[in-house]
Parts: sequence; C-alpha cells; structure tokens
Amino acid sequence: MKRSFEIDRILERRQLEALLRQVGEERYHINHPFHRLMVEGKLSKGQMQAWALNRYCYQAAIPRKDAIILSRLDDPEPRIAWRERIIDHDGDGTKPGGIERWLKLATGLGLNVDMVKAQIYALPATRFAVGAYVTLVEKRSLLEAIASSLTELFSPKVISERVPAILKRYDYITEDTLSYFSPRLHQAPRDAEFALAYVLEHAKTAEEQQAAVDALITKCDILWAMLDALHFAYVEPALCAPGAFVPEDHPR
Ligand SMILES: O=C(O)c1cc(C(=O)O)c2c(n1)C(=O)C(=O)c1cc(C(=O)O)[nH]c1-2
Repeated sequence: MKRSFEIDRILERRQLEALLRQVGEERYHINHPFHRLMVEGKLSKGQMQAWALNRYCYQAAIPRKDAIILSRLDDPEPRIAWRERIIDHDGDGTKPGGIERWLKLATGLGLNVDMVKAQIYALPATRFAVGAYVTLVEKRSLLEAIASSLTELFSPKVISERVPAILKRYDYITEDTLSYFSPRLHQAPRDAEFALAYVLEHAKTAEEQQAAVDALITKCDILWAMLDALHFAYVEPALCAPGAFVPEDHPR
C-alpha cells in the first residue's frame, strides 16, 4: 500500500511547500471533533476548563522546546529570529508573555492558577503528547525540529475561527479572557514564514524532504492526540484518568 505523503523524487520548492500545506489541510486539529464542538458552542463550562487546563501543558513546553532549537542553531542570524519565540511566551520581565496570558484565560474560566500550573491534573495523554513534541525537537535532526513547528502555518486559521465563535456562543467568556490569541495572529505568520523558508532551503534531498513532511505529520498527530484525550475524558465516553481534573459538571 502506498502511504500518503510519500516522496519518491526530489520536489521543487513550490511542490514541497504545497505538500506541507496539504498535510495541514488533512491533519490539522481544526478538523478535530472537539474543536468543532467548541466553535459550535456545544461545550460545557467544565469542558472548556478541561481544554484550558490541558493545553497549558503545551503552552508551558513551547519555550522549552524553542530553547532546544536555539541551542542547535549554529549561526547568530537564525538564533536572533528564533529567540523572539521564547520572549513571546515568557515575556521579557516587564511585559507578560503568552504563558501568563494563557493562565489569564484559565483563571478567567474559573480555574485555580496553581492547579493549572502544577500540570498534574492534566490528562496523562496530554502530558505524553507534549513530551513527544519536546523529545522530537531534541532527538531528531534540526530540519525535523524546525519543520515540526510548521503547524503554525495553520494556527491563524484555527484561532480566527475559535475566538469569534467563543465570544459569540459562550456568554461567560470575554474578549479580555481570550487576549492570549490576539498577538498570535501576527506572531504565528512571522514564525511560520521563517520556519518555512528554512525548511525549503535545507530540505534538498528526497529523504530530507520526506523527513520534513513526516515531522509535520507527527506534530499534527501530537495536536490531534491532545484533543482525542480531551474528547475521551470529557465528552464521550467521559472517562477521566485517575487523578485528572474533574469539572463540576462532569457527567460521571
Ligand atoms: O491555538 C492553536 O490552535 C495553536 C496551535 C499551535 C500549533 O499549531 O502548533 C500553536 C499555538 N496555538 C500557539 O499559540 C503557539 O504559541 C504555538 C507555538 C507552536 C510551535 O509549534 O512552536 N505552535 C503553536
């Protein structure tokens, strides 16, 4: 059986870019049933809390994985570009960064900040998925590490769908609570453009191109697995792992 996204000859840059974008079309978490329920206004407050609490683990890992990439870049020029990502998430000591804004989202949904930060109330599968992302960036080639960030090519679309839908359909959530997302709409395209140019420049052989595409597929799988875990624990069959966060409105 021919696998999907198989590369059997060297692709031109525009063909490789088209293939990477096709991975997103087919595999990005915008297509996940949990995201669909969210934008249709069908999640309960407890399910929204579970999403924010679990996704905090991802947010908290992003600057750590970017620090790994930074440590693997030989030249100052890409390091200067890449370090912006860490500042975006950690802040610079004077302005809040993305992690703090995510905590504002979580507390705006009624969660206790220490409970969110502890990460121990996240689902095991969430923690394993996030760990897999950090491990990928650490252990695979630099090209694969950078290619795995290319889901950011697609995040403006999911954010642009999510934010207005939440504001319209969940009356207890305010624009201020969702302020995490506004800067992402310009940060993500800037970051994705840099990463895409890097991948198109450095993936020269068919093997390297395949490795880059596969890294993006793996990253889509990681994001997908995180929503699968939420769906299983909080939507259907609503089976929470022992020790995980149980919202007040959980059916069991
Ligand atoms: O809201 C989203 O659905 C979404 C998705 C992604 C992504 O596609 O990985 C990121 C983000 N948000 C995000 O806020 C973020 O900072 C981010 C960093 C990265 C990355 O892989 O380096 N992805 C994402």
